[in-house]
Amino acid sequence: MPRTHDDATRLQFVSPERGLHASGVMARITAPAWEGWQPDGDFQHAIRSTMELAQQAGQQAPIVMGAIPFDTRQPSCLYVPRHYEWREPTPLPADTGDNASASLAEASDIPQEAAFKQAVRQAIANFQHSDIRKAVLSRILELRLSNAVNIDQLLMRLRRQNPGGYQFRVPMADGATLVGVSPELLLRKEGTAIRSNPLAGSAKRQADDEQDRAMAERLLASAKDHHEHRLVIEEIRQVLGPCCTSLDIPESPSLIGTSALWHLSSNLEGRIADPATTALQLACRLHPTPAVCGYPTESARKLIDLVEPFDRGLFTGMVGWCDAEGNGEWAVTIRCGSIKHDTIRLFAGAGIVEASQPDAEWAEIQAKLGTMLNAFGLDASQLATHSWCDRPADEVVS
Ligand SMILES: C=C(O[C@H]1C=CC=C(C(=O)O)[C@@H]1O)C(=O)O
Repeated sequence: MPRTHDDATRLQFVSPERGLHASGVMARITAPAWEGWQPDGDFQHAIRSTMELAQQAGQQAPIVMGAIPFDTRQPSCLYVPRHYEWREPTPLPADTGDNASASLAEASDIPQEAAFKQAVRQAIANFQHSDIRKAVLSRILELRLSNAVNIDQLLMRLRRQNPGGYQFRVPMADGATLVGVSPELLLRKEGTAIRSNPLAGSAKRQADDEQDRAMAERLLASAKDHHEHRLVIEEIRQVLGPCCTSLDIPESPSLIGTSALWHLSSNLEGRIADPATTALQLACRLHPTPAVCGYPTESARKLIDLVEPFDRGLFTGMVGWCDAEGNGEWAVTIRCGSIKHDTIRLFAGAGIVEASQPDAEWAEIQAKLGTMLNAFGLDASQLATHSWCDRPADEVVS
């Protein structure tokens, strides 16, 4: 791949097995991924025709990579890059601590702590009057730094925090860059083999080894977290089951750890019945899973619209790549942020079920924000924030 210094057209998606590094834009695809699993729908038509154009222009094996928003009625942020290459994972260089500390000028929460907790209570109250069993509520932390961000260094520090995760970098339509390291695989397809690794149910890592082990054991024994996790798995079973000749789902979840959190994790593997179905079609069929939206999906989505005072945009959408053969890998767009000049928007959410405690859910999203904050050399407890906008959340969704 030719070297380029044009950060605005650099894309990256690095999984534990291999890294896809791209630069230059041959084509952009903004068609919304609404009903993106339909082979004859507008979205798949846009993907196919752009790939064909790239082939006619001389690319032998074009790929599509980028991000799709949480709300698939919004424009996609996908690219057919001009150049790309696959790289084997390289050992991480030692952390010299260079430029690890960002200098913070301003921080704002959307919503603030009290409003978030009120939204959690409101969601739980909604559960009594509706069919909703789970809703994922989230928060944006907006930071202004007094020094510029080096995205390459940031990505390196993110990888250090979760070498088993999916690291990504995608240029956004507004000139910002989406950067993060997701621990959650929505869907991978290679030939007819598929894999999905949904996560739901979380606990903060502890500095002390014994306390950390106790925390992990508590998570593995938590009925509330198992319920939260089961809602995700059952939905995925319903969606993928009919598309597969085989689908192996573990009877119970296991633990997966990042440097900031423990999660309940299920590794699903299967064989797809129709080999022509692409990774992107399957990912669109799954999205949004109850790990980022809720259960049932449509009612949870309405509740989120009501109580979340911001537009998620690309957060909790999907990020990854797909080739012309239909192979591909899509991660859930979490543990991430958007970076534009000195302004950074970080995102974190938590699954709310009837047994959720507002204080614990706030602590959980603080811990989730820790992944990005640590990469900037910032500490959540040091941030004095103020609210930009709070909206009352007192209606009932049915
Ligand atoms: C929505 C997020 O996490 C999801 C993924 C893993 C565990 C989750 C949880 O325990 O609530 C969330 O469903 C986030 O990190 O912003």
